Amino acid sequence: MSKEQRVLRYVQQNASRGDPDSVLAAVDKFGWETEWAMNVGDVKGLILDRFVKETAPQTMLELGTYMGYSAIRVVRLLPETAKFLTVEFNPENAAIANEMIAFAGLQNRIIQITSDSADVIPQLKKKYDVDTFDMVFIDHWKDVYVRDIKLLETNNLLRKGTVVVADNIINPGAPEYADYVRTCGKYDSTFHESNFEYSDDIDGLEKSVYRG
Ligand SMILES: O=C(c1ccccc1)c1ccc(O)c(O)c1[N+](=O)[O-]
Ligand SMILES: [Mg+2]
Repeated sequence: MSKEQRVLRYVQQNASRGDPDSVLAAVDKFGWETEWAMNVGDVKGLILDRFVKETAPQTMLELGTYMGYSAIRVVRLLPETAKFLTVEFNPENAAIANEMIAFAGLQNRIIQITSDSADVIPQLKKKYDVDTFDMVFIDHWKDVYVRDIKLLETNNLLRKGTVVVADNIINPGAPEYADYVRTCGKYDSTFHESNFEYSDDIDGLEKSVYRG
C-alpha cells in the first residue's frame, strides 16, 4: 500500500464524509503524527486561506493536485458558483485525490485534470471554457514553476490583478521562480515566511499579483 493510500484510508476511517474540515484535520493529524506528506499543510494552509478569502476567486487553477488536500482547502472557502480546476501529472495521485475530494463531498465543485501541465495549459481556454484566472496556486514540480507561469502569461490566462500563489519557495525551494516573479516587472510579489509542512523547518509562500 502506498503512503497516499494509507493517508486516504486514515481519512476514510477517521473523518466525517461530506465534511471538508474533518478531512483536512485528518490529513494533517496523519502528517504530524504518522507519516510526512507533501500537502501544503495546516500552517502554510492558514496563509493560503487568507489569500483565498481576500481574493474570493470565481475562477481558479491549481497546478499539483497531489492528494487533493489544497483543492479541498481552497474550495471549502469558495461559493458554489466558483470554477476550480486542478492539474495532476501522476495518475495514481490523481486517483487518490479523486477519492479524497469525493469523501469531502466536493466532487461537483472541482474539475480534476490528469495531464502534464505543459500540455493542458494551452488547452484551458478552448477545452475548459476558461477566459482568465482570478487566482492560481502553483504547487507541483519546483523546476517547472517558471515554465508554467510563462505559459500562463503567453496563453493570456492571467489578467490585471490575478493572484498567483506558489508553495515551497524555501523548501525544497524554487529560487529561479522567486527571482523571476520578483524581477521580471510583471508582478507585485511578496514572500510570506512560514514553516515546511508537518515540520519546524522554514518554508514560505510567494504571492504575486499580475500587473497586466
Ligand atoms: O518536491 C517535493 C519533494 C521532493 C523530494 C521528496 C518529497 C517531496 C515537494 C516537497 C514539498 C512540497 O510541499 C511539495 O509540493 C513538493 N512537490 O513535489 O511538489
Ligand atoms: Mg508544496
